[in-house]
Amino acid sequence: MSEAAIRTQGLSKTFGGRRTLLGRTRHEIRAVKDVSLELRRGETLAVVGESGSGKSTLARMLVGLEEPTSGRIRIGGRDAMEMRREGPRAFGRMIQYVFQDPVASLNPRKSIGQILDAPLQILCRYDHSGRRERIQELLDAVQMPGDTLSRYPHEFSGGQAQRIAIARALAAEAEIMVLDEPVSALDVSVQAQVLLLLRDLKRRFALSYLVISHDLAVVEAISDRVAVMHFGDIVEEAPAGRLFADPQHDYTRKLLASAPRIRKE
Ligand SMILES: Nc1ncnc2c1ncn2[C@@H]1O[C@H](COP(=O)(O)OP(=O)(O)OP(=O)(O)O)[C@@H](O)[C@H]1O
Repeated sequence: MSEAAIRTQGLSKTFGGRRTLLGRTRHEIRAVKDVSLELRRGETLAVVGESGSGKSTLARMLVGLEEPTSGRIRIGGRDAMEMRREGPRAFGRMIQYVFQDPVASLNPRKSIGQILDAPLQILCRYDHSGRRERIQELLDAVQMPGDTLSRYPHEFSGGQAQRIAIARALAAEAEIMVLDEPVSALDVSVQAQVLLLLRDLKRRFALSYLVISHDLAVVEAISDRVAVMHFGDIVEEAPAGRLFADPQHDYTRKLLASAPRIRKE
């Protein structure tokens, strides 16, 4: 398909600004302002910016967890709202979300086998034994041992839990993943392993990633292109190499000057 994986046009989100029941007007926050961006097929686009710049709100709108105030989202060439109206199955097969806090994103009362089985049941493609087999393949893909399926989320470290959350996202067979600070809750040594895994999975399954991060070292390690967000605006967008070597916007320069670096493989 030649269509972009994701394309937004004039996407905005404003919080507050309306009268409460007591007649007070809440302060208006324009979290995302008129953002038009494109995630190309097969690429990793990072959206980077400081805390409060609107990154998560943008990501949450892309995956349908937040309603845009205005603007449009197209996913794989189709209108996202329209797809969501068709139900979670069609939408979940196009785009998946990986949360920042891996342990909190997994239901503590369900075994890993049950957690991974849910998206497979939604797919309606496998019978019971087919799903068991697929769960083993998914665990294998994220380099987790087979006995993981009978265990519970609290039994795993943050890095292992994030691998399981990534396996759950893979289970839906979507080609697009939105990853919101996928390694920021992890130790630095574990961060590198999860980033390598994400890179490997992207190649193996021809995925497209939109990665939200405040961490430029992470962004430099995995992204093909970078969009810099500042107070809800995308102030600069460039291939990663160019952005790090020759930042154009004052805010980007400021961000780069304040960040430690790790090098791309
Ligand atoms: N549900 C909400 N209600 C009101 N304001 C919100 C809501 N969600 C986000 N905001 C505000 O929108 C702005 C952007 O927040 P957002 O979480 O998108 O930024 P961010 O760049 O992801 O920051 P962080 O990395 O700290 O999550 C902030 O001022 C935030 O307080």
